[in-house]
Amino acid sequence: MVQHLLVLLPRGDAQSLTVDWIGRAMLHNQDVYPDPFSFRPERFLKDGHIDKSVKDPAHACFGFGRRICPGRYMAFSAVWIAVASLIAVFDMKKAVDEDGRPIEPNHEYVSALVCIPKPYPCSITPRSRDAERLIRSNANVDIL
Ligand code: HEM
Repeated sequence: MVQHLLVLLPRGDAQSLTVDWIGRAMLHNQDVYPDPFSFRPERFLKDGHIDKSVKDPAHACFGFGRRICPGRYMAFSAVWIAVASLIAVFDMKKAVDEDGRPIEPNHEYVSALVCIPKPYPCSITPRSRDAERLIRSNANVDIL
């Protein structure tokens, strides 16, 4: 189906936009990813390991064929390094209300060129004094 659409389309921006749209539709196919609009990273896990029976989103998120994103390896590495660095030094938890009960994130998104979560309360603190020293030595930020 996708291949047939691509053959019919002229090359250029229109095709590139359509390819992005097809990729988005594929990544929200509820037969492949049930409840596709919910943030459920555990959908990719089974018994604590990657579940290989769940299709890897990389099959569609970078486009296809000769116009496939040439920055995909850099993108993967950059996201990996960013997430690993944050997890290494910060403890990230749900915020708590005045009674100490965890506040569930609302899982609402701003729909724009890139889909990002709407602001929600959370607790992000350095994991240790050493982690705090490392963070302060690398960034000019105030940690409350
Ligand atoms: C998570 C990050 C990224 C995503 C999801 C992404 C996704 C995409 C998609 C869907 C396309 C269209 C492919 C097509 O038309 O079939 C594309 C094209 C492109 N991307 Fe990325 N990309 C990302 C990061 C990057 C980075 C880091 C670079 C460069 C350092 C980059 C450079 C390009 C270029 C130059 C094209 C045009 C390729 C062409 O038309 O021949 N992208 N990207």
